[in-house]
Amino acid sequence: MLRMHEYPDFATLSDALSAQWMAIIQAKENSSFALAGGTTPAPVYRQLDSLLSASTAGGKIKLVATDERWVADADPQSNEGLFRQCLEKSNHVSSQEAQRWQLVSLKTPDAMPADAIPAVGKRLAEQLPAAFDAILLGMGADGHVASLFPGSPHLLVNNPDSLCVPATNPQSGQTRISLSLSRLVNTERIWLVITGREKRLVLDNAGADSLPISALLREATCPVDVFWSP
Ligand SMILES: O=C(O)[C@H](O)[C@@H](O)[C@H](O)[C@H](O)COP(=O)(O)O
Repeated sequence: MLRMHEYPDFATLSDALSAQWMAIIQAKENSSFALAGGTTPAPVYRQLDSLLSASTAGGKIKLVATDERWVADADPQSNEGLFRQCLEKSNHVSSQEAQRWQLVSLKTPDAMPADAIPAVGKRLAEQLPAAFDAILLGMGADGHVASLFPGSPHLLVNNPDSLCVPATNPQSGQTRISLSLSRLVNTERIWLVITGREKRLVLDNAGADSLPISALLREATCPVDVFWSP
């Protein structure tokens, strides 16, 4: 079930989504989320950081990237580096055990993500609950979600045994690791955060297409809430 939520601007979108997100965190002892990287969602992460910093409610939060570029943590391209930066205030406590959230990393020292799949798969299975409370996804104008890009149909098969997959950005050749389609749809909620008319058109046509976003909408068994602003 796809529910469209339209906002006049991104600030209003971020207000609505971060409030929904905070309510889930406050209502649960433990919660878990998968977060997209890219340029769109950062203001939502910063707004959640402010809300978390001003509240003691809610227990431990587990976070994982929906996908990660295979770069050093300090690289500006790193999604995990983006999360640490955006969510810094709310996790800035004196002792490790008191930290509000734990980032389950998709990275390893391996030279290539393909070599990391067994270890990261084991880590995801051991450190995350079977289903997320929510995943926050962006979408490329080519219809990719996470690092499931068009042109890789093998990644659009719902294989429950696969938790993470190696991927390559076809435009840049950048190597990546991504949660698999089956891991992404194992969630209570899907929040798709997109802006602009071009991406809206891609989404509106997704049902008749065979894009990664089409596969996600096909395989989703939970509500898909689209947060859109011009
Ligand atoms: O690592 C990433 O880049 C994201 O996980 C990716 O899937 C992103 O959500 C889309 O590419 C949209 O990116 P923008 O929000 O920058 O348009």
